[in-house]
Amino acid sequence: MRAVTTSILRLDGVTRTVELPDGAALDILRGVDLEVSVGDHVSIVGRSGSGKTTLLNLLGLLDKPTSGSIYFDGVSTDSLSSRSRDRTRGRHVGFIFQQFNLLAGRTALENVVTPLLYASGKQFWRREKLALEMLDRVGLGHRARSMPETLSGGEQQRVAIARALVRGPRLILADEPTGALDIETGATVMALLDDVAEQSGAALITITHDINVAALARRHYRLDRGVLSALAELGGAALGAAPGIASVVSPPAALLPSSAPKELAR
Ligand SMILES: Nc1ncnc2c1ncn2[C@@H]1O[C@H](COP(=O)(O)OP(=O)(O)OP(=O)(O)O)[C@@H](O)[C@H]1O
Repeated sequence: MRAVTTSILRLDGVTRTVELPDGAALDILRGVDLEVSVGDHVSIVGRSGSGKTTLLNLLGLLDKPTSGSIYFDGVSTDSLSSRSRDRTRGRHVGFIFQQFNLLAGRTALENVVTPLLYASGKQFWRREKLALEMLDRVGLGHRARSMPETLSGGEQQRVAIARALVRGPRLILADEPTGALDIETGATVMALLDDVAEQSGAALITITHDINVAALARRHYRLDRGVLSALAELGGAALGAAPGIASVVSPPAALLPSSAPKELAR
């Protein structure tokens, strides 16, 4: 029987090691511990090459750790078949990427419907209604019949958010979600994502090199050469003021989620 828990994802001592062509071992992730629960919003900041993509692939059950364990909804994924992992991912994990990855030549509505084509029962039969409701929630109900190429970058990312959330995932993984947007649009899109994820009771993990984006999360982590550590506060110094990581610039206070720590709004 499944344990009663609010924990959605837990990583215990996770490592990821690859063998290089010369036979040497490269430790990309080392002893990663992380737990995210219902309604959590966690940021992971790291410079280029720190292991962010490798970690994202593990969080999204796309890869398996070399050692350590990953629990999803309190259940170990270590011995799941690749089919079960695919099913868990398809049903419970939503992805949002920098480049939106919308299907060209399909309307916004058709894009949001796509994940529901793999659903069953009510979710499948009511797919168009559910997709329209989701587009409404991101403020784009009136653009349901629009093609992605006729939408602005911010609107395209809102369609991608609707698509990621339409099946009601337990976990949302956002990989540089504002990387292709200007600062103001990025902040608006992040605030929306945070809001919609929280209303859905999903956990949100935002992986980014941008402190402004990370500032919208409620808990913060830094990934440095494969080691993940919790940050007591978010700032350039805490991040080692790495190249490509801006020193602290807080997002506009109006865009912070109501539950964001006050000091981030300064
Ligand atoms: N299969 C692999 N074989 C060899 N080296 C690898 C492999 N996968 C990742 N690496 C190396 O591990 C390190 C971390 O890679 P990863 O792609 O996770 O970094 P990242 O933080 O996502 O970087 P970026 O922000 O530049 O995309 C890099 O130095 C990369 O070259």
